[in-house]
Amino acid sequence: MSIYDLGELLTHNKVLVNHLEAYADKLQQRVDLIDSYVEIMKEKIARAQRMDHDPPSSFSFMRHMQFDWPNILWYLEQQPGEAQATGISLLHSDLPTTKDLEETLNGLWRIQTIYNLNGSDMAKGLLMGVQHKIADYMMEHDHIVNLEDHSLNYFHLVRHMHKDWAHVLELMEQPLGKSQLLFLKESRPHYPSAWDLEEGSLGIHRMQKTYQLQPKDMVRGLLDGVHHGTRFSTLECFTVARAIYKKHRYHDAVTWLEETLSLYDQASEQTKENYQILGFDVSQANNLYIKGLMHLNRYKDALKAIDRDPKPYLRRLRDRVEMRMMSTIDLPLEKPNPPLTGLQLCCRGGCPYRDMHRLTCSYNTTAAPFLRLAPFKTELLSLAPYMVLYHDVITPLESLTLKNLSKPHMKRRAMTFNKQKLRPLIDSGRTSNSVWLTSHENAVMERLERRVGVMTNFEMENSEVYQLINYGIGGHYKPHTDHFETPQLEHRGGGDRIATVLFYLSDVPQGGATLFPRLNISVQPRQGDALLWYNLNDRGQGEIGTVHTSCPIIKGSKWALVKWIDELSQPFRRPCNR
Ligand SMILES: O=C(O)CCC(=O)C(=O)O
Ligand SMILES: [Fe+2]
Repeated sequence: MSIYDLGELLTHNKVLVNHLEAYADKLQQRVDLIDSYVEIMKEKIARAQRMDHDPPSSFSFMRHMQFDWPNILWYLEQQPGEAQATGISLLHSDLPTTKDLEETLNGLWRIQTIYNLNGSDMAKGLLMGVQHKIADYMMEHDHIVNLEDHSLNYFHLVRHMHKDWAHVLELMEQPLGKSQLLFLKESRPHYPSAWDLEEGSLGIHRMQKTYQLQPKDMVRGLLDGVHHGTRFSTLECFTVARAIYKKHRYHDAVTWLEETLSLYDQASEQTKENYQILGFDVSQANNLYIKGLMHLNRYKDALKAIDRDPKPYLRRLRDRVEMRMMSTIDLPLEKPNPPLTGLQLCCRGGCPYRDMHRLTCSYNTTAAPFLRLAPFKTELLSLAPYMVLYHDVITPLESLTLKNLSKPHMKRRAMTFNKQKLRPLIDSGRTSNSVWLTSHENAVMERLERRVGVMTNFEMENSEVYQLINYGIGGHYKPHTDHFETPQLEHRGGGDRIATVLFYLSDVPQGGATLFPRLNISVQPRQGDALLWYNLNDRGQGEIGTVHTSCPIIKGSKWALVKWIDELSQPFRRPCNR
């Protein structure tokens, strides 16, 4: 480029300014989007705080942190105006060089000496309009366009295009929000994982099946007759649908997909735009819906769904559907409608409870001297197997202390003993997270250990450690007994588990009962209560009547502390008749 041609410099400069304007526009768009996104988040947080652990909110957060954040992060990492910055740096090699600058400076110096001009007037002229801020620079542009063809103006432009543009470019190349991005990236590992999300989705499905709920009610926040006032969004519905589909439960997946598509249709344009940023394309839902319909032999419905979506890859599915239609009779598969299991009935509160469900209530004042001051409130639930419910045996503060101390150490998934592999393994039948605690862990545990000794009259010496458990969304524990079977016992020093004490560290407002289906006994967790039952009869044999389960949670988070008491330390406390 000729630095002696003012017109050429001006044209070049104009191109640069166009890039800068586009850059400023992109920044503004990004700011607007982030603003609207922050509003949505604030609303979500406020809603969740009002709702206190209702399942749609918990699930919504889990899904949001697992799925949306990577998209948001990706989006934030895209530097706005990256293309424009590249454009400027490409042009940059063509702009006036330091040598050009020196040359015009020498020219000016020659003019000054030849015409004997005043140095300070010239300096003023030279500095005119030299500003680094982008906004000022753009305002100045109009002025530059009208420059007259004289030496000061040549110099003005040469200096400006050589020096200032380099700074502007540097400014544009600075990664935006670097430290915030770093923070987001570092926090990622602590967000819910894909696995957590799948667990949550299947928990929602379990809740649906156990309590016989309809997705159309669930998405409105109506759960087993209780209105929770929160809703599922399109994205949340889709996440649940996809997890169910992966488990080949096509009937249920299709129902959730119908809800997904209907919610999407009702969403505003702004929401749909946000969904795009969050990586959701409604065709993904349509695609899965069509495939789900095909699994159910609902070919006509599949064709209708294909016709609604213009995406070419969905159109291509049409051939497959038509082929199948010709080779199979279009007889939609009926939804299998299995009768409710006893467990489903019981978890729903429809269990035919024994009339004498609560046998007696009493104050135990004698087991230890201090009980005269603070007797145990004891409710006898069953004589054989022996089972009692103690009320208010662990204080809210003790519960809170244990929960807070354990939270950082909770392991994903408590395990169960696998009979084939002969070792403890993760099991979809037990979805709680857990941590082992010893009685020496802290002052609360030491106190509890003494309390359990007094409550049960068992010897606590050498007895098993405690397990603190927490069930999440739809969390459950399948029916099981706590006593062991022979292969397990061979690995155990303390013998079988003679009794179990289950402390409830939190209330569970809906769902989550501990249920003994063979005894028709169901206990709703209430902070402060503890359930004690004997797993072995007085001949030391396992009592099959103690089969128990933890029903899926509907609302709340269930925290409990389990103590299994070993048999071999108890010969003087509970001699067995074997
Ligand atoms: O959480 C419950 O209600 C039961 C827990 C249980 O059965 C166990 O941990 O063995
Ligand atoms: Fe158990």
